[in-house]
Order: sequence, then C-alpha cells, then structure tokens
Amino acid sequence: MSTLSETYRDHPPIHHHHIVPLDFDSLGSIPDSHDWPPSSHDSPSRGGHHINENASIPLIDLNDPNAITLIGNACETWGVFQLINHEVPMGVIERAEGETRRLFDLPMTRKLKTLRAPGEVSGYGLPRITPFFSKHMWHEGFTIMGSSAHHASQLWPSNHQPFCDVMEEYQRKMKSLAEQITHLIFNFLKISDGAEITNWLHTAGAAACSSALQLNCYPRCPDPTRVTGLAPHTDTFLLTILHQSRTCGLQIFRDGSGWVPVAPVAGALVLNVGDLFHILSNGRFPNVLHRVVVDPTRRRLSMAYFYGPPPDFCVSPLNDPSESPRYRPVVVKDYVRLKAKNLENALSMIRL
Ligand SMILES: O=C(O)CCC(=O)C(=O)O
Ligand SMILES: [Fe+2]
Repeated sequence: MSTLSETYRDHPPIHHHHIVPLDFDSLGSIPDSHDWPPSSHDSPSRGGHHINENASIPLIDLNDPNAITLIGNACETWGVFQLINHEVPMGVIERAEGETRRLFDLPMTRKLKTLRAPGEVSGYGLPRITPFFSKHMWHEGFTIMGSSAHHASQLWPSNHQPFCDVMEEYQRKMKSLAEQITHLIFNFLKISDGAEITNWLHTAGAAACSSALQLNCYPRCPDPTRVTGLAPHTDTFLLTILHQSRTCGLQIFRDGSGWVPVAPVAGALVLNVGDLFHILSNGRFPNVLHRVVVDPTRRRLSMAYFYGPPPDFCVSPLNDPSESPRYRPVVVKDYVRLKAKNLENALSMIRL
C-alpha cells in the first residue's frame, strides 16, 4: 500500500486548468479518470479504511452555559463538532442552499463560462487538491472569494442578483459566527482580549480576515465504492464552518476510531479545526483529516466557509512556558502557498 507522500512523488502536480468537471448527468459508466483503485481513497499513512459507525462527533448547543469548555474540549479531542443554536437563521441557510442547487443545476455550457482560470481562486472547477491525486474526484465546485457578481452575471445574465445577495448575507453570518467561536476558543486557551493574536478579530472591512466560501456538489454515483467525492485532506485556515444538505457523505478521521461519518443534523453546522488553529494551539487541537464519500442515489450539496486571520498576519504557537513550540511562526499567505504546493506535507515543513 502506498503512502500519500509516495502518491505525490509518483504523480507530480498536473496542470489542471485544462481539465474540467465531468458532465455527470450524461454519463453511462464511470470513466477511467474517475475510477479509483480499491482503498486508494484512504490515507494509508493515517489509518486505512475502517469506517466506525458507532462513534459520533460532539453535538454542542451554543446556548449551553458550558459552551466554552465543551467547544474547547471538542477541539482538543476531535478537532470537529456540530453546533446547534448558532443564531444563523435557517432561512438564510436554506436560501443559500437553494441558490447552490440552482447553480449546479445549470447546463454545463453555462457553468463552464465561469471556469477558474489558471492562478485564479474564484469560479467553477475541480477541487483545489486535484493535482495531488492520480484520479479525479466525483465533484464539482464553485469558489467565492470577494464579490461573486461578475461570475453570477455569466451564470444568469438576467437574474443573478438573488444569488449574489444570498451569498453575501450567508458570508456575513458565517464571519460573525466564526469570530464568535474564535473568541470563545481564545477564552478556552486563556488568551486575553488584548493579546496581539486577537488584533484582527472583530475588525471591520474586507481585509480584516481571510475567508472564502466553497460550494460543493457531489453527484450521485451508482457505484460509489469506485469513486471519491473529496479525497482526504485537512483545511488550511483556522476554522471551517460547513453546512451539509441532508445526504450523508462527510467522514472525519480520528486516531483510534478510524473514519467517523458526520451524520447531518437538522439545523446544525459542522465546525472543524484547520491547520492554522493546529499551529496556533501548538498542536493541542488536531487539524482534522476529512473526506467525502458519494451517495448511490442522491446528490449531496455542501457549503464550506473557511476563516482565518488576514493574509499578512503571522501565526505563532501559543507561548506556554511549560512546553516548547512545535512549529515556527508563519505568515498566513506563506502558509497558504506552502499548502498549495505541498498539501499534507506543508505542516511538517514548518515543524521545529
Ligand atoms: O462537502 C463536505 O462535507 C466537505 C467539504 C470540504 O471538506 C471542503 O470543501 O474543504
Ligand atoms: Fe475540507
């Protein structure tokens, strides 16, 4: 069984700007480009393919008087939890999911008008981690960073405003929830409000944080064991807030438990620790490895909001006199580049 690092060595990044998502609706069978050899979906270096249906990730009520401790403990033990009573109105989430569905329902010719150009982050295309794998994922995505108006007007020349309005509102709600949770976690870590690391929190303006909204669509596949929705990866920033439609598919990897499905809970958002919180917490919080498997009968949609400090902010491990730092300080944008080039090896490159 090969390891992920061997996969990188054997399959150096391809230039994926020529490769576009499949028109899944028109397929009669699984093309070789998307047919994964058995158990290559897993990250063998991190635990094989055991799926643990008995374990479940913490479900936390934000109104619980102990929310800080519950969230902090979940970050330490799992690196992921589901959150209810988060005050993001269900109406906003449902409208955003509705617009996401409207987008992926468009004919391929129209979606391709917004195909991500080389070096661009926004628009329609394959998962960003595609170049690191020899097979393609059963997935189409649309990334929003900044205004979506230009792309939306190409998707819907005469009716793009509803999409833009909903996505803007959704991102505003996500940003304030991300700030609130980051603040709670800082309290848990005993980082005081005036500390330098908190400087950027609650700052107004577009440059105040790094954020992106990733809309994901996993078409149904009659033979899901042969395909991969999204290959195992960790998220780059501090926190990810994910809404998933009612179809199962997300799984997280936990040492000792194996792959644990994250069952959709009505009204709950999934929050997970990314690489930057792992670094900031000096390794105390695991940057949870996760993947998506495909459903045989139902298409799955998700919306992932990635949140971190502004690009020029330097993230360093917490200063705890009782333990030495495990990572060297890294500027957010430098880490993003390191990750884009090295994927799962990026962290080890800044390890002390
Ligand atoms: O679709 C999901 O549940 C997960 C998406 C994800 O991991 C990502 O976009 O980074
Ligand atoms: Fe992810």
